[in-house]
Amino acid sequence: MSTVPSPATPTGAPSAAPPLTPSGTSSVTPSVTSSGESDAPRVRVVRVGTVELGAGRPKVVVPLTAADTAGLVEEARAARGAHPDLVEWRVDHLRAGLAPREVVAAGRALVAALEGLPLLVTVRTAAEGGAADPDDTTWAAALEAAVAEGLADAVDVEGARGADAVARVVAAARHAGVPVVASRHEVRSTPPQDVLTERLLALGATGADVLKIAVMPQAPEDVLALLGATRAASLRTDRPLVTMAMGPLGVLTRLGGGVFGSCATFGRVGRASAPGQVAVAPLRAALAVVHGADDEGVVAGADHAPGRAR
Ligand SMILES: O=C1C[C@@](O)(C(=O)O)C[C@@H](O)[C@@H]1O
Repeated sequence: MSTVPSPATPTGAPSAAPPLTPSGTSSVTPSVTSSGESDAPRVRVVRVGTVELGAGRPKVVVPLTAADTAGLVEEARAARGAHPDLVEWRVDHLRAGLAPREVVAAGRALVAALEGLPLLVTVRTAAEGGAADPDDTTWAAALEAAVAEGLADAVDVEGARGADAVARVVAAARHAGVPVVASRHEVRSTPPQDVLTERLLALGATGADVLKIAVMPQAPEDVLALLGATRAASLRTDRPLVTMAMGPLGVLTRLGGGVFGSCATFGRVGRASAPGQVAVAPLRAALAVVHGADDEGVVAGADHAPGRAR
């Protein structure tokens, strides 16, 4: 792989990132002004399995929400057929519960069925829109088990969990060399842009490699706040960001969030894991319109679209 791309490097170009450091991160210049000058910190690219977050066009993540092992294996097969970049396992949907033994048993079968597709492991709690309501110890133990067992290529850590539980999972991930995605979900509303920007950046205090925030917009202005916060945060951190507004109003953030600095977008194969997720095929088509097709290396309007190169 080459070293730091020039500001003119198109978002759609594959393999635009420099070599990764042993910790799995590297830097690319994420953003250019219309005059061609960089105006943002260099993004620390994060490797999740074979995928680089923070380099090239936004990556497509397909969530799996089956309640048992057979269903997960079935969903994994369907997901593979849609060729996403990553798969997310929403462990909170597991009917057998979050005991490490159950998580590891289902996770092993899932990983085998994924045949190398990188896996983000998430236990989304009820307070953040998830299907389970574990205490912090149970939540952390489930994630620790998945990481220690080598099932996760990345792990989602909710920044709002207790500090001890968060630290436990982050330490386990560090020990295993697995990147951490710190997340926060505003499931009922959307805070003002400045508040959102600070909340997104505050997730960095967990030590996470990637910072993620989702909001529930009630008006078009909320969608603008989410996109504005994404851009503002991208100018202040070197961490790759993942942001989205949920529900019908937020769909355009899933299609065009990359322009503002979001490095991944969740698309569904079958069941959605959150409101507003678009099916993978039209999502890919939209990303190709916004960022250029994977193999084209062309970015529409690259010369007047700051943030496009993230
Ligand atoms: O954090 C997220 C984002 C998400 O909530 C969405 O809105 O697409 C979907 C969840 O599965 C994932 O964990």
